[in-house]
Amino acid sequence: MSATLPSRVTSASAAVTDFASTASCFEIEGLCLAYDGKQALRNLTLRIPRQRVTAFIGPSGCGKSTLLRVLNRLHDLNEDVSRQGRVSLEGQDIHAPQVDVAELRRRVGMVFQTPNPFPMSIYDNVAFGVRLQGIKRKRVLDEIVEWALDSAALWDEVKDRLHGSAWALSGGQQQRLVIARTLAVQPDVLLLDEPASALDPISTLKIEELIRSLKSRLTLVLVTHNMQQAARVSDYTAFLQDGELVEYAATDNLFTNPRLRRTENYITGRMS
Ligand SMILES: Nc1ncnc2c1ncn2[C@@H]1O[C@H](COP(=O)(O)OP(=O)(O)OP(=O)(O)O)[C@@H](O)[C@H]1O
Repeated sequence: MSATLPSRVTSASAAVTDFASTASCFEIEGLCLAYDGKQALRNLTLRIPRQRVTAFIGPSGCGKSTLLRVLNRLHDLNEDVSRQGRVSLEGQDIHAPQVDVAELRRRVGMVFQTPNPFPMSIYDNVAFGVRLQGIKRKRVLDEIVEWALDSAALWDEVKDRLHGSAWALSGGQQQRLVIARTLAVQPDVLLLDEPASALDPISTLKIEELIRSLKSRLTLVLVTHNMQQAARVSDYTAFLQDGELVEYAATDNLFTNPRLRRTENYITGRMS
């Protein structure tokens, strides 16, 4: 695997990137995916830079969530899905037979649109995955729980109610708890599928601040319908349409100087 992205990368679908020299986290080559024979992703080739925020934008049904789900093999259990092409994480093919899928999903955590805390205490939610890894000592768990809640900008709000129900938290707090639960098992990548779309504006801002703060230690990939959000938080943006990668560029460039008319039409609202 090359350690740096070339200054321009073209894909079969004419996508162009203008990355500076940046190490890759994921490399996706010739990725096609179909649900029951119906094509959802068409020959996608792109790299996702390490320790940056990459946003996927595009009209409803263009394949954003499908692409995100490929990255931690969430389609594995769907027998209707057929896939071709290669996806590598830090140079390793994630679909290779020797890959431990549970370990892949620890390394590549995922947060969904609707917060989904488990029906247990705040503490037990965050400790859940850590306990599954065999860590049982209370002192160690206490440290990890505090670290993860602090990393998710939630510690100060919950430190006096750690053993209260997670379901008693607000929607925005629940989403940050889910992020803390994901961070507790020390992932390398956080996949975020419209993480703020069910939240109020203040909770949304907190999630956006959190995304920006996490990129110093993680690679983040964000699916969003909200172009302002993509512009606020992401370093790179990929625009998809009908399962194709239309344009992929540094976010500032894509929004201020799109290369293609299709991209311009979408970001200026001439196409929904
Ligand atoms: N589990 C599934 N079974 C069959 N078809 C699916 C499934 N999930 C997605 N699709 C189809 O694949 C295409 C891409 O869907 P996907 O959810 O990835 O798009 P999206 O860009 O994330 O859309 P949205 O912005 O509305 O969430 C759509 O045509 C969708 O109907």
